[in-house]
Amino acid sequence: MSRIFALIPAAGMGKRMGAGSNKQYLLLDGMPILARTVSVFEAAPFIDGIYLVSPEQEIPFCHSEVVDRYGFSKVRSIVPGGAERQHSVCNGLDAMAGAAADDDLVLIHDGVRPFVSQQVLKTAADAAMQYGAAVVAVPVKDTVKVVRGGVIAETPPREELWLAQTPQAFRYGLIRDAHARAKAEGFLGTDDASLIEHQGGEVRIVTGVYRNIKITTPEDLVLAEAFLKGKG
Ligand SMILES: Nc1ccn([C@@H]2O[C@H](COP(=O)(O)OP(=O)(O)OP(=O)(O)O)[C@@H](O)[C@H]2O)c(=O)n1
Ligand SMILES: C[C@](O)(CO)[C@H](O)COP(=O)(O)O
Repeated sequence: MSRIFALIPAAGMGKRMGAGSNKQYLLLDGMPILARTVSVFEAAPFIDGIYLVSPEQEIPFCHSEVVDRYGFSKVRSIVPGGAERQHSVCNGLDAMAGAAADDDLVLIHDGVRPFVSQQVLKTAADAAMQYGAAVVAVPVKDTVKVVRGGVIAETPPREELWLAQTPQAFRYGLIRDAHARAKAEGFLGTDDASLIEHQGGEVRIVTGVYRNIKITTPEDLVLAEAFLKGKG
């Protein structure tokens, strides 16, 4: 029976948020964004363990203000991050090596997507169990233009365009090897699925929800507060 782990990269600097402190610790209705995200995985009965990735100097803070403060018993380790998201995820996968078998699943999820639901976690895990690699995504709502030199070069057919979110779920051995190969070849992607695509592998899309936003810029905080009020 495969076990299911969560790997949550939270080692970014939040430059686009411009908050002067790391955005993963900004409070949403009194609770840090990262703690909200971890709480969804902690509550999922099928998640066996959680690995967090944090800037090295913030690991003690992450321990006290997230893991201990909210009593997250499934967190197994807080791993130091790297310069890019891909490096942070790679460090997390390396740290799991002693615990995860090749056939186990890992759900990789941005620490700053706190509105992911139990249903979405389950859908992603089920798809990865069946196909080996699955990404949660939503269809684009707008018309997308490819622009070169300030001029529209192309208008791709909208029905082919999806916005990749997280979780992105994989067999542990598959994504570990894809990260190792990307590192060896100097390939840098903005998500984990692109590393499988880069080596010619197939990744399934599962339909997510628009509400699963990545908190990136100040407008996203307004949206996040509105989601929380709506819930209340
Ligand atoms: N070196 C990095 C960069 C990003 N992340 C994490 O990857 C997720 C998605 O990244 P993003 O929203 O781009 O966060 P930042 O890199 O912090 O944002 P920015 O690019 O604005 O600095 C976040 O949970 C972030 O903490 C990470 O673990 N390590
Ligand atoms: C993984 C991701 O959240 C999928 O949308 C995204 O690619 C992260 O990108 P960023 O460059 O770290 O914002």
